[in-house]
Amino acid sequence: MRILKFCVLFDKLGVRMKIAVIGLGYIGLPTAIMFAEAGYEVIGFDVKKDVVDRINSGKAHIVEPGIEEKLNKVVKEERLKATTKVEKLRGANAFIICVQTPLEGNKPNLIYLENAIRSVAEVIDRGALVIIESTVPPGTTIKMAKLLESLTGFREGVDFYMAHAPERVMPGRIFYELVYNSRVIGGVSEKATELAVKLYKSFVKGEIYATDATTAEMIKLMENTYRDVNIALANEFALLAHQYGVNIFEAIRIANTHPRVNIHFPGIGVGGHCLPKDPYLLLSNAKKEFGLIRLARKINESMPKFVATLLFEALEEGGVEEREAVVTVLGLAYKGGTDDIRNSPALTFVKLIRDRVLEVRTYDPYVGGTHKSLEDAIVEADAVVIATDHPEFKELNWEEIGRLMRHKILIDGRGIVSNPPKGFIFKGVGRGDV
Ligand SMILES: NC(=O)C1=CN([C@@H]2O[C@H](COP(=O)(O)OP(=O)(O)OC[C@H]3O[C@@H](n4cnc5c(N)ncnc54)[C@H](O)[C@@H]3O)[C@@H](O)[C@H]2O)C=CC1
Ligand SMILES: CC(=O)N[C@@H]1[C@@H](OP(=O)(O)OP(=O)(O)OC[C@H]2O[C@@H](n3ccc(=O)[nH]c3=O)[C@H](O)[C@@H]2O)O[C@H](C(=O)O)[C@@H](O)[C@@H]1O
Repeated sequence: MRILKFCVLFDKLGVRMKIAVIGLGYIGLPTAIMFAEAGYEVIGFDVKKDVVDRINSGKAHIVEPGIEEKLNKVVKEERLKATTKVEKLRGANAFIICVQTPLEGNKPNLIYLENAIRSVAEVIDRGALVIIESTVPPGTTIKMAKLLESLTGFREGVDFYMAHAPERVMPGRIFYELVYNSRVIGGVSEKATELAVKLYKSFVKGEIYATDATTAEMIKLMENTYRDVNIALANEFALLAHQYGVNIFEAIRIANTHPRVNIHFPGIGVGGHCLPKDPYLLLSNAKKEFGLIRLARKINESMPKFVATLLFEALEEGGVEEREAVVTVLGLAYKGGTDDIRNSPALTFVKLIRDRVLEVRTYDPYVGGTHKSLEDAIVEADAVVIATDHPEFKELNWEEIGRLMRHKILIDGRGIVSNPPKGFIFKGVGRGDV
């Protein structure tokens, strides 16, 4: 009878459980901190030396409220250490994999995940639990279990246990949601499910729903695909609002008072590491073409172009020659309150206009490499385009800003200017009423 080396916090010999977190990015680092705060000995592993060095000096390389002091504390108390050396993971009771799973074209690139599994294979002991938190196409966890079996000669459900525990956290609220979100957890074997549920129960206060690995993968992708399709519907409503002369934000606000209606909001596009990718992960092994999911992606991917059309219409109305226009883009991040620019529609928008105007300036208080101040980015500009709903852009004094500008054109790509400022040519996504 194998003694399961696995229980919560301490093993049978009363030795503190060791958790290895592989991939210390937006998900892995907060997850490593959470396990350390829950009392485990945590070793974080990343291939980027600069990331590891920063973490070991108690400095976070990502923007997330509360992360600095939390990280500093667990590093100082030696409950979390980061490394680039796989060997340091040896002896871990559980491996939590949080590496990126990007698309190449519209196909999943799982090389980072496969490399992570190969690292685990080098150091895994019998009885250990392997959790894939990364978002993956249905069937991937089973495939990774087979890969680990082939690399080690072990068998899943006997010598090691593998489960999928997808993340549902919202950047900006990660530490709260890691604890209070309900979660789905699915094992390749039933024993894996049981062990993974026990591990997460040591710090998750939300409901934990147990299922099998492939169902858990599907659930995660369905959640984000639902959101992407819903946003595409809102974007289509916005395009209709321009034809009917309606303020779509007012219309959606009131439509959502219906007890069973939850229309999302239109904008310059859908960015981030997940929504632009997850619908394609869901379809990646699909045998049949799925029209609705792909069409929703196309609608969302077309929104930066629509905002560019609004800009050029406004320049024409203002008598500004495109080639002489100075345009200031406010926001590069994919959404408000974060520094993450992955798949940001703001970047797509900048690419669409930069060869047609004289100069494109960018200002984003969260993202480096942009103008150092709002004023500096706006002085003598002809048009301002809001591309990210950062809280800092919600209370701007447009009268003052207008005084710095050469022409007063404002394009709202994120529906954050409810009353068009006096003296401006104003256009916004979904603002068919102006
Ligand atoms: N960022 C988010 O808010 C959420 C992300 N997810 C999913 O979580 C996964 C991770 O996403 P992020 O944390 O945003 O990615 P990220 O790119 O911020 O972090 C991934 C980290 O893994 C490291 N890495 C890559 N290959 C490695 C290897 N073989 N060994 C060790 N380290 C390796 C990279 O250097 C990087 O630091 C993705 O599958 C994503 O879809 C799910 C929910 C929320
Ligand atoms: C179902 C769901 O809410 N998934 C969340 C989502 O978070 P994510 O960081 O991608 O942010 P998001 O709020 O969905 O926004 C994605 C993009 O969509 C845009 N967006 C969002 C909501 C909306 O009504 N209209 C809109 O245009 C945002 O501006 C952004 O560019 O994806 C995360 C993920 O999987 O990474 C997931 O953990 C989060 O819970």
